[in-house]
Amino acid sequence: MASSAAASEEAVKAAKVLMVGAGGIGCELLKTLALSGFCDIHIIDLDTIEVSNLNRQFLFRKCHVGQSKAHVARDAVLKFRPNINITSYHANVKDAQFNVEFFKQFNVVLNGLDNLDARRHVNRLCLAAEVPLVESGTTGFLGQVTVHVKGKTECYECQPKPVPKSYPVCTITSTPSKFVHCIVWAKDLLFAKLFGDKNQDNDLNVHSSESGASKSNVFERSKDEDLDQYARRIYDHVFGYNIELALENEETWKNRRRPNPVYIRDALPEEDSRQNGSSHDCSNEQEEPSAMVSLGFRNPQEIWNLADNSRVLLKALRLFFEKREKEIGNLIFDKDDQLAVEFVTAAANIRASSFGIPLHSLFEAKGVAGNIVHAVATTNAIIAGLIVIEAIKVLQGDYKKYRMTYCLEHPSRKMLLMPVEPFEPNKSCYVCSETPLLLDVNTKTTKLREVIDKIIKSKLGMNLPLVMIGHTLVFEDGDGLEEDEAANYALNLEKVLAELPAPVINGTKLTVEDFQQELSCSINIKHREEFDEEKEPDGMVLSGWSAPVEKQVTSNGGASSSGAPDTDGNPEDISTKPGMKRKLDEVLDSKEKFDASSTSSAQVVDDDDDDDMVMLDEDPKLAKKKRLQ
Ligand SMILES: Nc1ncnc2c1ncn2[C@@H]1O[C@H](COP(=O)(O)OP(=O)(O)OP(=O)(O)O)[C@@H](O)[C@H]1O
Ligand SMILES: [Zn+2]
Repeated sequence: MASSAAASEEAVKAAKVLMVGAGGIGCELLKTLALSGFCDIHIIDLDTIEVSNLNRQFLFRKCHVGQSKAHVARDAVLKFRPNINITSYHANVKDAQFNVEFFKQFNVVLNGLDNLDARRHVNRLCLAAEVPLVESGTTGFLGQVTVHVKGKTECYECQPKPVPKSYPVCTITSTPSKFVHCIVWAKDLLFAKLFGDKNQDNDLNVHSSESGASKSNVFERSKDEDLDQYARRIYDHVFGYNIELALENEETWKNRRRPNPVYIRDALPEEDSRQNGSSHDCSNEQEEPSAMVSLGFRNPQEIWNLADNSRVLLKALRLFFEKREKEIGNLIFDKDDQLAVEFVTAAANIRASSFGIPLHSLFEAKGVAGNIVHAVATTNAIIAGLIVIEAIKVLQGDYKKYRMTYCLEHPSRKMLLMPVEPFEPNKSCYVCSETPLLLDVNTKTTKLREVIDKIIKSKLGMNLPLVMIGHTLVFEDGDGLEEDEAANYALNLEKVLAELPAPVINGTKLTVEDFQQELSCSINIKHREEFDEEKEPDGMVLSGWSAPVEKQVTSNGGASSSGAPDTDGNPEDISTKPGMKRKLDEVLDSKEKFDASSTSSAQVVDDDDDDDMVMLDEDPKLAKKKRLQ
């Protein structure tokens, strides 16, 4: 034991580690690394500190708001460990400076990221640089730590990843039955229509109103219209008139509860809604405009009634035009934009009330709209501890003891932390094995640009792709291209596949590469003329890759294509992970295996007699820590 402890201490002291992300997990991790004896830590984070980070990212204080997370985290830890080396980079991990050579200098890379895109990028660089990766994520009480070592375990991309759930358009536009449907409508349709890009396609059920306004300009404010008139017209149009129209279609409501049209005169019968719009009370120009504050609503956890939601909606709309007019036309819903959250909460609640759906507080609505599962600081701390445990095993080359560990919300078989043996690499993973992909596409009508955007960048996650057909280079991205080369590639982008300098037809093999990620893969082309518009909206189908699995509540599909939910991480849902269920069941069902796997995991950190697994007793009064034997 003593020698193993010494060996682990040596490995820790000698290690050079890279941490990516200095947010919820990252702050905990940096502190735990420093306190565990790590002396050479590099840390990358692109972001600056926000007030909303302070409740759990404890290396940061109010005075740090606006400063670089990476630099402030470094300085905070150096205060209590002044003799170690911490190098901080306020930068995007996808920047060219963090190339394969950069990654090669580290013994292990530790991720504390919050998005799929960056995680995939780091996975690829770790594979190319042959550096082990310890990956992590948390969502509320759930969390996970996984280990990825080239050739020994699966890579981060061997298994499908969860992406936000999407909803059928008609549920959102016509027949909502849950609050989330109203939120999606308010955020992705109404908010986008009023304040976003006017040219975007938007399925908001827009019917011309009595005024005879044409379909496209119902939402435009006419020159002679004052703000109050405008706000009330929009209100009556979307919550009153459009619902009346929808009710005319008897078929829709045969087996459904009929919605009630809501007009402003009914929602606010007592007052003249014109006065309601006055915003003299929001006089402090320094402060972020807030409809809630202007109206004297203080508690975000309170559920407003229909009248109050109507007041908030009118006020928020007015404040956008009065205080933020320049942004109108370019706004995209952001969960950290207070006024946007107020508008969306109120609009969703008015719609919910019309459809007989229970109303929600701003706090709850913000959670649904931003796909937020509120972060739990202790989960981040547990996960950071587990990352360090796995990092130490990795440094000691102890790969038989590596564990994927899942932090559960409720103890399962008395266990809150569930260790699972890692999987072997997935032989058909296009990232870590050389398995070719297959693309069904109409080569006579599909342009190279579409294949690059929809498949190579969006699905395969390449940053700066290069496309070759046989030995002919047809496209390359990035700086440093000669002018004529760039012009040539730009021309190719607009050509259909069959008309490229090296024609792409049935049976052609494309080679696509990303030099920065050192990733290369082959795509075999299969020509197909017909595609199902509903099921195959891209007009092409890629097979041989792990398509993401829909998970969690959010937007109406296409809208948030970035991938993972925006939380401290995206723990995989272990119940939807093919193969994982089997492994977990094995762990759960076989006592021997259960004990063996836990014990082996315990040995590594057992040196100083600390418990490494927490078990809960059935009787909470007797709850105490127990070591697994
Ligand atoms: N491409 C990237 N390069 C570098 N750092 C990144 C990249 N993508 C995300 N990060 C960082 O990863 C961290 C993730 O932390 P966390 O999930 O706690 O998010 P947050 O932005 O701090 O909090 P929240 O999203 O809940 O407000 C963030 O600090 C973020 O800046
Ligand atoms: Zn893989």
